[in-house]
Amino acid sequence: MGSQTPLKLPVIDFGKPELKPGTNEWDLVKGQVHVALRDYGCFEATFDKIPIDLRMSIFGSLGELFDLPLQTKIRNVSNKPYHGYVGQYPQVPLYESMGIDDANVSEKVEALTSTLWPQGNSSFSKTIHSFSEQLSELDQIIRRMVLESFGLEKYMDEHMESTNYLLRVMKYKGPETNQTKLGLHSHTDKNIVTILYQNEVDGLEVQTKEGEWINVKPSKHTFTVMIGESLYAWLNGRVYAPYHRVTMTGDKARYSVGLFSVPKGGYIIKAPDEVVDEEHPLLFKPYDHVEFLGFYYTEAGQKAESALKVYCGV
Ligand SMILES: O=C(O)CCC(=O)C(=O)O
Ligand SMILES: [Fe+2]
Repeated sequence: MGSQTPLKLPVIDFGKPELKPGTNEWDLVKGQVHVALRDYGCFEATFDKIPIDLRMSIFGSLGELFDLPLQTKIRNVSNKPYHGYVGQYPQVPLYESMGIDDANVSEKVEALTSTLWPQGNSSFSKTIHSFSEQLSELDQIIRRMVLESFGLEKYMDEHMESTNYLLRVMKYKGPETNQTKLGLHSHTDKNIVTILYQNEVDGLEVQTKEGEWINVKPSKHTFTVMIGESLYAWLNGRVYAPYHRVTMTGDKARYSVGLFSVPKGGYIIKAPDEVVDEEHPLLFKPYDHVEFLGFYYTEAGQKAESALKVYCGV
């Protein structure tokens, strides 16, 4: 007791130069992704396609954004819950976030930028857009590997085209105490795949199937990849969507960015026949993600242990 090595997430290297479908490298990494997502629903990824100066300038952009007056930040409204400005919640007083829908599309980022800075801020929009666009490549590599590893190649185009990208940027104020304070309550993500990147202040914790919490300690070279419930449902439970939370101590602010691949409204999530059999009976009836989110943010949805089970569980 006490001498146990702390739990760690698997680390997978996506930086190999020849990481192309059909190569040995690809198949090797694909196998690692499959095991990590089945066992943890989460892993750390090294992906150096995004230049280090772009990765570092993202935090400058986040600082500028969250330093804007509150009246300016709340101009970013969205008709989808959690897609606009979120903050000033008494339950999570350290937390603020801003959603940028279709962050890989430059016109969308520019439109949001001019809402926040009517005089313009091209370094902000360029940084956010290039970061999102380049990181979406990692999302696509991972999803391609996941589909291949379950023998679902014939659904590839449909699957890839069924999502869009939300970039959510986050700031957690330092609580200015040595006690641990909640930054973000424990939850599972509801989307397909989440890719997180953070500054040097740790705080993310991911729960294992056995109920233990792993302290995630990424470096500036690694991204944290996590499965959301949409992929869990589509693959009929063959991958794990882990609970995770953020805790904070000390006085330094934590900045993080999440790129979320999200099923588009109108697309029906239905587990393919290939992943349903006697051993794996169907878990969820076919459903529309955006309609499900409507339920998730009601009182009943928030109270449920698994809102998705209540909404469309078989
Ligand atoms: O800030 C983080 O690292 C995690 C944020 C998160 O879990 C979320 O936005 O869903
Ligand atoms: Fe999350």
